[in-house]
Amino acid sequence: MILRLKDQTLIKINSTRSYLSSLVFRRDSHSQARTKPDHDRRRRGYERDVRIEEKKEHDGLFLCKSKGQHLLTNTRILDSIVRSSDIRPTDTVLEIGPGTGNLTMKLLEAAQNVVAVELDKRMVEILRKRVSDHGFADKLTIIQKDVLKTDFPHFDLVVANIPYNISSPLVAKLVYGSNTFRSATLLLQKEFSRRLLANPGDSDFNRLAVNVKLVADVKFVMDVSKREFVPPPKVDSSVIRITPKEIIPDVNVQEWLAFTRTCFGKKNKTLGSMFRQKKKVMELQSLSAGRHGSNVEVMNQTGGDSDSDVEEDGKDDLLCLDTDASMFKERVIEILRTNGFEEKRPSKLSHRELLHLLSLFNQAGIFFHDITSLQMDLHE
Ligand SMILES: C[S@@+](CC[C@H](N)C(=O)[O-])C[C@H]1O[C@@H](n2cnc3c(N)ncnc32)[C@H](O)[C@@H]1O
Repeated sequence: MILRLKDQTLIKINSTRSYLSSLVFRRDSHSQARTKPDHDRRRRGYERDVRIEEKKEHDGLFLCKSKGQHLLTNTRILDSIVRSSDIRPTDTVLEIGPGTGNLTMKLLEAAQNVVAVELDKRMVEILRKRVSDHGFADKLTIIQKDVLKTDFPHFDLVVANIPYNISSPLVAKLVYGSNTFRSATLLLQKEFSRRLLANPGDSDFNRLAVNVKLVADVKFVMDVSKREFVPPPKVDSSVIRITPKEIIPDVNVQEWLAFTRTCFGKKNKTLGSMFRQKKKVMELQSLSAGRHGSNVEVMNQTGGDSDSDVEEDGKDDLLCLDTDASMFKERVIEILRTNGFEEKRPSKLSHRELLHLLSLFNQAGIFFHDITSLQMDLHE
């Protein structure tokens, strides 16, 4: 099982100029200003200042919660993010969701080029003007599209304060996508970051972490308080750094993702109880039968030995004979039992153990991925 080689990573640092953007905050796209009772003095002062700025500069710009428009305005934190990203002067940086350009301006100073993908036309207009006013227009390419529906051009690094509502599909697109890059430094919801950072045995080790960490290393960079954003979101944030692994296991990605969806489907259940669920058994039986005729080895009735029971013409394959769901279930459980997995919890297993279990199932003709589905999710 192995190998795909990826680029080496290295270092750079750059000092950046401070730029504090003033912005309008509206709770949604209607003209209602934020009115939620709030006794936090600091926050009230913040919002008042923002409203004053609104009249001066950006009248009519509403920040939409549904688009995750929480803008990071603290220059010190923006500088730290850029420093921790290790941008080289020759790099092309991909920024997702540049908004009004607070981070973009700093990236433009540090990198050779920035490619920014932004959905909101109003943001694009503000960004374009700001960048051109500072003489950086020729270094920036703006793609005005939904990032999840965009094919990326070449880039070396990702640095972004992303909309949190697309964190999971976006991380999937980056780590399982076709672009090769050195690292992605992302500002994410704190809870989501913690789940990405979890390791086998940790209470919050989960499907998201197991899938991402199959192909990438994840490192904590820093926490960022919700107070640093305009408007402040309800949750705190963290910056993490995702570095694609140079060597990754040679496993069918869709099969792996479907397998982990089954294993991590219910928190804290043992594999034995996960695979005893009637619905799961029926589903697996049907998926595995769908592979009948493909070049798979099948197991004998007592399980495990993939070499022994395939007749030479392939017709007596047990996937065909074993139409009874309870017999199929016994075969699945037998694999778990004879290999010591039945009483184990998936959240305690290493990648090596999970990959081994998947290969035991596949060798036995038991498959998880619906080959008619194009879905690629990491943690639902
Ligand atoms: C959290 S804000 C970050 C803004 C800016 N980078 C900052 O730090 O101040 C997220 C930005 O992503 C944009 N956005 C939301 N959904 C998007 C999508 N699907 N594709 C591209 N951009 C999106 C929003 O319009 C918003 O400008």
